[in-house]
Amino acid sequence: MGFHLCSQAFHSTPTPTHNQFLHSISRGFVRTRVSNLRAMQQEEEPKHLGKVRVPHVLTVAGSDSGAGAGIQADLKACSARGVYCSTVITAVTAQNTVGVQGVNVVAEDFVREQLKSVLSDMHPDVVKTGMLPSPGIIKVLCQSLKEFQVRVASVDNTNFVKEALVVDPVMVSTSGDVLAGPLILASFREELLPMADIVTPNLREASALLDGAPLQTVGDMRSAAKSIHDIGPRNVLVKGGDLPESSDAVDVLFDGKEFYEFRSTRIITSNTHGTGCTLASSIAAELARGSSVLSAVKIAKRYVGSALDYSKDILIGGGRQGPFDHLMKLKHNALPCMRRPFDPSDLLMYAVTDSRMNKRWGRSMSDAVKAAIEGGATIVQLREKDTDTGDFLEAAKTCLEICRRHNVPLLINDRIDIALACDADGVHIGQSDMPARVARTILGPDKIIGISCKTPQQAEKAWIDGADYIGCGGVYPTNTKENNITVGLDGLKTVCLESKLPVVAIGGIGISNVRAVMELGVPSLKGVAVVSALFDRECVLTESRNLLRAIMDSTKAVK
Ligand SMILES: Nc1ncnc2c1ncn2[C@@H]1O[C@H](COP(=O)(O)OP(=O)(O)O)[C@@H](O)[C@H]1O
Ligand SMILES: Cc1ncc(COP(=O)(O)O)c(N)n1
Repeated sequence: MGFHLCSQAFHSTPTPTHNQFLHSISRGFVRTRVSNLRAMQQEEEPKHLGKVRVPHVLTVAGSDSGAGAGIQADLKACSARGVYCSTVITAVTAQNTVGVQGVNVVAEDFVREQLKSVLSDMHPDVVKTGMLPSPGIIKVLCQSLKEFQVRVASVDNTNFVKEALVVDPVMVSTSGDVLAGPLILASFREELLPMADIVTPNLREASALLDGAPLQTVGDMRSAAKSIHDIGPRNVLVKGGDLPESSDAVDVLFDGKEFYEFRSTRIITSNTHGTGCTLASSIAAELARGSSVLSAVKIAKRYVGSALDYSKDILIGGGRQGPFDHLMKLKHNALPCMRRPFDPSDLLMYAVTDSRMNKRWGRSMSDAVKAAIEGGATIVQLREKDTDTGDFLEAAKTCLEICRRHNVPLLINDRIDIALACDADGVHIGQSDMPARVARTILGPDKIIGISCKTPQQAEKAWIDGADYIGCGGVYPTNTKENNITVGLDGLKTVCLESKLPVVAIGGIGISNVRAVMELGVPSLKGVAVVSALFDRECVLTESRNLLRAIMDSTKAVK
């Protein structure tokens, strides 16, 4: 109630100067003339000094309680694209992955009030519309856009790009439930579409706008785009997500002169609820960042395609249309809940590959890894110093499948690119490789990072930089690493006593000396890493079984 009373106190429509100023410092709108920019900087209000304006989309749409579509999809898509999103809610739907159970339309006056709150204060760069459930709400929207001069500035007379209006003419949900009935069609045609910079109907909506014309082919989509363009929007994007028998997901854009076909591989998934809302809001986000319509559509389509791809296997809800993951990052970061976290006891028997040794014994990297794991290796590191990148990646993918089957983490030595490309569990890096702090930034919070350390100082730094474990050595001399200074058992013990991170000992360790290492009995020492003792032998399986037994015996002896 208090909110209603306050609404009278809002300031009046902003002056063009204020609007222009805001646009001038918007990172998205770099098309401003430099001379204009300077003139306006002189008029700058002190409170805006040093502030960066964030590109901003206002979405006017319905709430989806299942959060796959509607306002929730718009918020997630804009956030994923780095754009601020304000929200005016036109309807509250009770909705899930099965369908729409109820729709509660927000009173027109309250839609007007929400619009006033946002438009009088926040000056969005782009307005995007979704579910507009009644002709009355469309009228309120069009009136508010005019009242707050959302579309008054023009490129020609001020050199500012005008605010864009993106209209997603939502009518029926993916589940087939009606969200806005045919009564709104006249308002769309007569009021909203003529104001739109781009309208994004799916096949059914395009057909409804054209009095039921059937749309079966890309050719039909082109004709529909042209006919809808005649209604008044500057650009029409007919979406072909539902095009029958098409192995590609094809969308057709018509800008009044040219047709553009956007094709992407159709992702086989049932998690497509909200694709239309997401496409429109990410087009809006790109426009707010300063893209042209053509590149906004291109980027938005790419974004929807990748998000669908990353989400094809997620399971949310029991219905036929699941939501997808807007905030998909890297595949592995998107699903951290699917991986068990790193456990220091994984370091117990740590197998490190060496391509030269495996070649010598005539076996592939993956065969060697499989045998090591079957014999008891608890973690694997691929250390391939002289393998071509393409071959390394392919071998790493195969090894990863084996490791996943056995629930054994797979790390890549040094090559963060390979670790990311194959979605390995992490990396092991040396003191002269990529700094651990940078590696952590690239790999995100969930990946395992191990660092080679010889001194307590290096161990301390590894801890500060965000590593998960350290590898300490060489404990004994070895020919797998040239010019490697050995630290001996004493050096190992010193580092272990100081290290805040779990330690794995490395360097010349095998069946003959593993007991001496493990019997140091320092709590942070969790295991031994072995190269030649496993891989420079005829039978990796036997060696790894024997070594595990020796490690277990020595840990028992320590207890
Ligand atoms: N299975 C899919 N694989 C890849 N892209 C898809 C898939 N389904 C839809 N799209 C794309 O998602 C966007 C939304 O299209 P569509 O699903 O037809 O909209 P709506 O959700 O409004 O029905 C379009 O760019 C379309 O090409
Ligand atoms: C509130 C709201 N707005 C839009 C859609 C359309 O999305 P979809 O076509 O993916 O069901 C929806 N289902 N709910």
